[in-house]
Amino acid sequence: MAIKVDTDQGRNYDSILLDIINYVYGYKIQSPTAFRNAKAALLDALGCAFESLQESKELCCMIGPVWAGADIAPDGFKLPGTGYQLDPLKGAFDLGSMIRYLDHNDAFPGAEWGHPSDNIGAILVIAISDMAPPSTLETVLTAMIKAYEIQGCFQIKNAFNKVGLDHTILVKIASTAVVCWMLGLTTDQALSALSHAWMDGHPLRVYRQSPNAGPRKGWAAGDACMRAVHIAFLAGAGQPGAPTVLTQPKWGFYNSLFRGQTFDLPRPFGSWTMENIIFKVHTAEGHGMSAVEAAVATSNKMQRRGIVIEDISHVRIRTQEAGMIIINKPLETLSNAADRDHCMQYMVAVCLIKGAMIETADYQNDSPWANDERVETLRAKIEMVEDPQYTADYHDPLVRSCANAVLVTLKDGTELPEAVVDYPLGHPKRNETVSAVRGKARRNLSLKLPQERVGLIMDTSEDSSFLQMPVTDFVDMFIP
Ligand SMILES: C[C@H](C(=O)O)[C@@](O)(CC(=O)O)C(=O)O
Repeated sequence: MAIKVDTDQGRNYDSILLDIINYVYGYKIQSPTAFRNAKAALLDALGCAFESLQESKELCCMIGPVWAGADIAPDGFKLPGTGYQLDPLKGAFDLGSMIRYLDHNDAFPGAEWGHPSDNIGAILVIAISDMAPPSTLETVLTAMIKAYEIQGCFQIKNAFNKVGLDHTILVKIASTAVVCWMLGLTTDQALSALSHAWMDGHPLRVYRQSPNAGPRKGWAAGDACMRAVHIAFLAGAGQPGAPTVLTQPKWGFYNSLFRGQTFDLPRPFGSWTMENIIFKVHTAEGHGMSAVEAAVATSNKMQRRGIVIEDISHVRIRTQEAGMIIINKPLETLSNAADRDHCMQYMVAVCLIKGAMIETADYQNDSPWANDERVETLRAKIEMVEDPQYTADYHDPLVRSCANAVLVTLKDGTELPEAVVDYPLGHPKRNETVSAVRGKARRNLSLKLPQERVGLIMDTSEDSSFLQMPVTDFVDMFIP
């Protein structure tokens, strides 16, 4: 790939910014697997958005125009699942938040964790805005594959969590780059926009961790999408950038926010992330997905043997390091849905008692499980331990498992057979994944659309002409 920046000034940018823009503007995606997954990811994300509208009153209070009377922005973004027509910034915030709100959209592991489909909030809004040339779904899927790739490649080795920053920083970076390309900005303008994205402050991860876990973790992605779109517009309007935004020795990102470390990007950008994306078929934090499967298997075994929950004295979960950092909360008070969906003990306790998979509604404040004494009692008996082999396998590029093992010990000392799941449903190594994700999308879209329309959407997505379809026609199908 040759560097295609327009001016000498452009060539002076930090090399990582040049690599990103060079990739976004110059690389042709040719992987059929990436396109197949991108299609599934788009339907999955829009399904997640509908599910959030249906399940979360909290979210619905944030959606729509910023002030009453601005419900219909002429030619504005038609927000899927609603009757709103919004300006692009609020449209990006709302769609990004809807996709992400219930923690049910696709995820990607690494030294940093994140949800690449968060980027769709920015991509779809720009694809149908009249500021960009008319787009087909090929443009949307290409932008998605590239945004996923930028985010995923950064996640492999760069732990923003270790410096307290939230991983939605990568949504802002990736979305800014692809939105500039979609808008037809010059590469100089795109470099400027990208440098603004890096110097943009960046939210703290504090809202994902106890005791502050809360709904902001659901709208942080929307916020990143909105910032990306805004920054791209500003650069398009002529704002100059900061070429050494990362490396300037005193004031640059590395020194100011990354403890002096530089980024490590072990792979060239291609389409690897989309090819290996992990979908969330069930609603569970990514590092607990295999644990809920193991818990349901254990519970079913207990039922067959006539063992009841009160017989349990102890549960041990072997997990990976990321699981220990993100979702180990044995005793803390869980005060909201976001807090519960980031608690391994809650997820596993509900599955063990229920004998079935935990669902989105089970995390909400008004769920019976949220106030069930049995859940609290069992939660206190669940211990998590890191298995170093699970951690190593999680990071090993050839293994990439996301394993958990659940071991129940009864009060009489009996140990039940340990249930081990290495790859949760939704992982690329599970053959059922893509069809399970399409099934999930069909169910979620049915929450807001009539069956015939859902059928039409699913059939259209299988059609050989799908990539040539105008995005406006596609988005119109999602308006109730
Ligand atoms: C990627 C994670 C998930 O599966 O939900 C994560 O839990 C990671 C994190 O807390 O940083 C998330 O909420 O984004």
